[in-house]
Amino acid sequence: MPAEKLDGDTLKARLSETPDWELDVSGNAISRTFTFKDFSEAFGFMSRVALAAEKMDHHPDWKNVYKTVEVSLSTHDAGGLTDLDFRLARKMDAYAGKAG
Ligand SMILES: C[C@H](O)[C@H](O)[C@H]1CNC2=NC(N)=NC(=O)C2=N1
Repeated sequence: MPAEKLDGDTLKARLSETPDWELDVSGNAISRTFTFKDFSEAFGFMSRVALAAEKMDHHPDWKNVYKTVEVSLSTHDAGGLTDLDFRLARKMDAYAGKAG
C-alpha cells in the first residue's frame, strides 16, 4: 500500500517542522545540502542513512561531491511528497547532527 501524497495543509505543517529543507519548484520533492568536515564524515553519514533507508524501504536521491551531500526526497510511487519523505528527512537531520 503506497503512502498517500500529502494535501496542501499537511504539507505546510510538515515543512514548518523540517525548516532546513526546502520545497522544490515542482512541489513534489524537498531538498537539503549537507556539508561535513571531510569526505569520511560525508560518506559515514551516507552509510548510516543507507541502512535506515533500506529498513524503511524508502530511498533518497542524492549526490556526493567531496564533503557535501545534496539530497532530494520524494515518494516516486505516489508522485509527490508523503510522510515517508519527512520521516527520512528528520532521520537525516538527526544523523547529521550539527553538520549541514
Ligand atoms: C517496491 C518498493 O517498495 C518501492 O519501489 C519503494 C522503494 N523505495 C522508494 N523510495 C522512494 N523515495 N520512493 C518510492 O516510491 C520508493 N518505493
